[in-house]
Amino acid sequence: MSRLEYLDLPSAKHAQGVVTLPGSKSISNRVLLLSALAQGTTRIEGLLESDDTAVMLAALKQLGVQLDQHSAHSVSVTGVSPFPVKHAQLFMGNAGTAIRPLTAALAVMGGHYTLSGVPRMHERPIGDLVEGLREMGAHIHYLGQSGYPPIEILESAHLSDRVRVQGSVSSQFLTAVLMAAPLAVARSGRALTVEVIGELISKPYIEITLNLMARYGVKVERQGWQQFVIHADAVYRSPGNIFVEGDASSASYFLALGAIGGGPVRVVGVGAQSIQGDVAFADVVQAMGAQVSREESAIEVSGINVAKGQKLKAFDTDFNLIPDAAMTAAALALFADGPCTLRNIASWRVKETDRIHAMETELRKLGARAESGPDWLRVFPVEPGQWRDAAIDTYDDHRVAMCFSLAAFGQSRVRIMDPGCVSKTFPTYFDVLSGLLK
Ligand SMILES: O=C(O)C1=C[C@@H](OP(=O)(O)O)[C@@H](O)[C@H](O)C1
Ligand SMILES: C=C(OP(=O)(O)O)C(=O)O
Repeated sequence: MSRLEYLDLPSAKHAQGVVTLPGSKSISNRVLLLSALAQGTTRIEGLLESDDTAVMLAALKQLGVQLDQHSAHSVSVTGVSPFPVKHAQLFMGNAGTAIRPLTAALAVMGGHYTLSGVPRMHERPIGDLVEGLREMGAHIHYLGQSGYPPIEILESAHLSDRVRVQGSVSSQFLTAVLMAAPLAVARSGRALTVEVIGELISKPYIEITLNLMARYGVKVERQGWQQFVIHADAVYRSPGNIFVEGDASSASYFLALGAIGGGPVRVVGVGAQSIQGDVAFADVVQAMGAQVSREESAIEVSGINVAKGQKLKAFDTDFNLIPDAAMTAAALALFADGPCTLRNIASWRVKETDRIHAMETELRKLGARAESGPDWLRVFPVEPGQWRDAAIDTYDDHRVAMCFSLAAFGQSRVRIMDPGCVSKTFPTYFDVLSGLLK
């Protein structure tokens, strides 16, 4: 199906309404894999329907896992471990949450598999994970460039009871090893100790992993962020039913719209009880001057109205804990009362695109000044009268497309190129957006 070439943003004066969020990508792909590995059948409700979950579902099906889809957002998964299909070529699109955990699970289970993705996936690092798994005894080869997919997994003989994982490039490598750990102990009969080397980034995603593993019966013993022990009797057991909460990263665009467009904007599906680190984006808009009210599973934001010449407070913030929602903060900087600095975001360079470069380039098109370094970005707000009409390139990055929708509140005409790239995590984003803007 061909994608829309571009979408012209309306000139917005007010943002108001209620949004029911799609399911969390991070939770959806984790519970799909955990359910596939667990004893028993799990009924998953609230599942995200998107490119990233589609590749995980397709891979599990190909691996012989029984999936009964009740609707787009509801599926029953009957676990089987090890997977019955021992040879497969798996296509992982550009989903980090699919390729990394599946690589670890398949390498530990044994079999002969290849995992590949879209061209950008072949530029996204996987070396630290492969290194750790090899040290553990897994056999993995690079089919292209060393350190990157595509990769080939071969049968392994013995697995060790210790593994070290580098945590400074992506937390998904540690997530992958932790999720595969019960399969390793099932094979070796011994507890597995996972040691983190380097400074672990994106820590809240590890909390999601540990929280969900516990829901499937595996409690991990930990020493801070340094060491994790998975006991010899660890086994995944289906929790029966599991509900996927709304996506907190997807919520960030609407919370931001409430902050610049008057509001109130209410997101339903995440709140004070969320297990996702990105709910902390509510604190970011609050610090910038918005009023935030938090309920168990809803957040409401009312703010200034930039269409009336009001401004948000500028920030200088370390965003290492919320790298995805941080992109929304970079877009909010357009409307601040001074330069805004985002620090400790080196991981942006190895995501869907080089996000530091992409944000800097595209924010400039609107009339903003921007500067960057290896792990930081500074954005100067656009002065009144300085807004420029622009066609925003989105680099096949859903978050670039979604966060530039905030420019509907600027003083120029804005075109979003390839808006369909939002299908990675939020296929209906622009329809939902249009329901909020007045
Ligand atoms: O584990 C996860 O679900 C994710 C971890 C983060 O990646 P990094 O750990 O690479 O920062 C995040 O950016 C990604 O969208 C989802
Ligand atoms: C970095 C992201 O995705 P992935 O899970 O592919 O790493 C993202 O969704 O912003």
